[in-house]
Amino acid sequence: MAVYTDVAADELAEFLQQYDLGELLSYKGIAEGVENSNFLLHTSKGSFILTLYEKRVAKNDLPFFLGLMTHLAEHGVSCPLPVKAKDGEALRELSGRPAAIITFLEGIWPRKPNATHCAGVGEGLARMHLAGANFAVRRANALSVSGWRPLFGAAANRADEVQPGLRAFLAAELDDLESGIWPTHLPEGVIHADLFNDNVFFLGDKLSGIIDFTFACNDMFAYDVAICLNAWCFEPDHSFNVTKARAFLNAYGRVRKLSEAEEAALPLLARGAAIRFLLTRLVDWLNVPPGALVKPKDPLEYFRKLRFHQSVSSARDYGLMPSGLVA
Ligand SMILES: Nc1ncnc2c1ncn2[C@@H]1O[C@H](COP(=O)(O)OP(=O)(O)O)[C@@H](O)[C@H]1O
Ligand SMILES: N[C@@H](CCOP(=O)(O)O)C(=O)O
Repeated sequence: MAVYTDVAADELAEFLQQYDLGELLSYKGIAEGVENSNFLLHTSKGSFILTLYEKRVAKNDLPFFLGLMTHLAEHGVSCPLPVKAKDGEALRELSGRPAAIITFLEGIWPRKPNATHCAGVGEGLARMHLAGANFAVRRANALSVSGWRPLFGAAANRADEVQPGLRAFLAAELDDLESGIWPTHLPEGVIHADLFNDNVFFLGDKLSGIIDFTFACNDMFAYDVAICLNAWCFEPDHSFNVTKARAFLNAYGRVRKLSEAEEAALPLLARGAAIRFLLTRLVDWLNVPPGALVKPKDPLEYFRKLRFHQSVSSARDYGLMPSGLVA
C-alpha cells in the first residue's frame, strides 16, 4: 500500500472545506502504487482520488501534470480531471505535502494482460501522443540518460546485496548508454513515461482510461513505446511475448506510424527504458522508509528484461517487419 503520509479524518474534512465537494462520508488509503500517497474519498458528491505528492515529484512540476490531464481530457483522452477548489486552484497543500484531488475513473487495471489489452494500450498510447501535440507547457524528462547515473550512485554500494555482480553489470550498461549512442533526433512530444498495467483501466476488453501522469514529460515518442514493450509484453516468467508485442505495435502504428528511424532505435530505447525502471526500483528496494505502507517492486524483473534487450539486434525481434509493416 502506498501511503507514506497519513491524513487524519478531521484534517481531511477541514481540507475539503476548500472545495465544493460536499461532505466527507469515508476515505481510505489505496493499496496500490509506489510513488505517492493516494486516498479514495467518498463525499456526498461522489468518489474522488486525493494524491499527496512524495519524494520523486518536484512541486514545480505539478502544474505540468495537472494541466496535462486537463489538456488530454479536452482532447479526447479518458483520464482523470483535476478538481479545482473554490478559489479556482487545483494544486494545494495537505499534511505538509503538495496535494490535489482528481476525478475517479471507472475500470480496473488488468492483472494478467492479454494481447487484446496490449492492442488497447498501443492504440491508447498513440492517441495520447497525438492529443498532447498542442500542450504548451514543457517538462524535461528527469529520468532520461543523465538521470540514471545519480540513481546508480544512490544504490551502487548495496547493489550486489540484491544480486551478486549487479553493480558491475549496471556500471557497464550505463557506460555504454552514456557513450553517445542514445538517440537525439527522433520525434518528440508529451509522453506518459510510466504506462504500466496498473496505470491503464479497462472495462471488459476496452480501455476505459489512463491514470498517473506523475512521470509525464517531453521526450521521444518511441521511448514511451519502449517503456510499454517492457511493461506489457513480457510474461511472469520474464519471457518476451512477441504476440503481445506485435498486437501492441500494430495497434500503435495504426494511429501513429513509427518512422524507420524510430523502429531501428527500439532495441536501444528498450534497454534505456529497462535500466531506468531497474534503477528506480533498486533505489526504492534498498530504501523503504520506516513505517511506510508500501510494497517495493522487484528490480530484478528489469534486470532480466534488460538482458533480453541486450540480445536483440533489430526491431524484427519485437514482431515488426523490416518494411515497417507489422506481421
Ligand atoms: N483517477 C483514479 N480513478 C480511480 N482509481 C485511481 C485513480 N487514480 C489512482 N487510482 C488508484 O490508485 C492506485 C495508485 O495510483 P497511482 O497514480 O498509480 O499511484 P502513484 O501516485 O503512487 O504512482 C491506482 O492503481 C488505482 O487503483
Ligand atoms: N511503474 C513503476 C513504479 C511507479 O509507478 P506506480 O504507478 O506503481 O506508482 C515500476 O513498476 O517500477
